[in-house]
Amino acid sequence: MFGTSPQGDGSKLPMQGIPQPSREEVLKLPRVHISTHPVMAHKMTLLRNKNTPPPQFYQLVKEIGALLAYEATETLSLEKSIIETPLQSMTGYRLAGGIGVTPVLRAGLGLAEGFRQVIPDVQVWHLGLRRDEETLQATEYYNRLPHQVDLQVVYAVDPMLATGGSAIDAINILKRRGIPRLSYLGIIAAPYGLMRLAQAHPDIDIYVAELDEALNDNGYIVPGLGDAGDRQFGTF
Ligand SMILES: O=P(O)(O)OC[C@H]1O[C@H](OP(=O)(O)OP(=O)(O)O)[C@H](O)[C@@H]1O
Ligand SMILES: O=c1cc[nH]c(=O)[nH]1
Ligand SMILES: [Mg+2]
Repeated sequence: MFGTSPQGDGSKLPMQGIPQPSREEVLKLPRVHISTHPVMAHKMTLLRNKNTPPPQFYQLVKEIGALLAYEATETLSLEKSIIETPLQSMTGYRLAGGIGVTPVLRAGLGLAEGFRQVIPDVQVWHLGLRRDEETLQATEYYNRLPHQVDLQVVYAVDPMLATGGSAIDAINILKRRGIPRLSYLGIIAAPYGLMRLAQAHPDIDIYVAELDEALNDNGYIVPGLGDAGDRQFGTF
C-alpha cells in the first residue's frame, strides 16, 4: 500500500491525500532500530530548534552521526589480532574487513564526518541525489562509487528519510556495486518513508535517531527540523 511514490501532477500538493502509516505500524518492522539513548534525545532537541544556527547545527549533525555510528556498528564482525602491550603479548580484536560510508549529498556530509570520528579508516563513497520539491522524485547528479569492492559493509547516510525515494535509490545504486551488506543510517524518519524503505529493501538494517509523526502535504517531515542540507550549509 505504501510502496508507490508520490507523483506531483501540478494540480495539488504532492503528499495531499496519500495515506501514511502510523508510528505504531512501522515500529513493528523487524530491522528498524530507533535510538533510545538520552544523549541522543538531548542533542536532537538542540538540532530541531529553529534558532540553532548553521555552525552549531553542522556540529550537532556530526555528533549525532558519531552516536549513530556507534549504535549501528554493534554487530560488525571481528577478527583476532595478536599484539604486544608494554608488558606482554595478548590476543585482541580488530574489525574484520573494510567499511564504507556513502554520504548522500549534500545533507549526508555532516553525518559521514561524524561516522569517521568513530571509525577513521572508512572508505567514503560520495553519491549526489537531489529531490525535486514539486514531484518529490529524486535524481542522481553525482556518483563517485568505486568499481572495486572489498568491504564487509557500506552505510548509506542521509539525515532525512521523508518519502524514502532518495534512500531507496541510494540502496539500489549501492546494491548494483555488489556490496555484501548494506545499512541505512539517518537522523529523522517519517513513518511513510521508513515503511517504503523497509518494504523495498527488507534485507538492510535501518538506524535512525528519531521517528516523527508524518509528512506534511509538501513532503516535509513534521515536526522535523526543516531542510537538513540548507541548515547545515546556510543556504536558505
Ligand atoms: O525521502 P525523500 O523524500 O527522498 O527526501 C529526503 C531527501 O531530501 C533531502 O535532500 P535534498 O534533495 O533536499 O538535497 P540536499 O541534501 O542537497 O539538501 C534529504 O537529505 C534526503 O536526501
Ligand atoms: O523534512 C525534510 C524532508 C526532506 N528533506 C529535508 O531536508 N527535510
Ligand atoms: Mg535539502
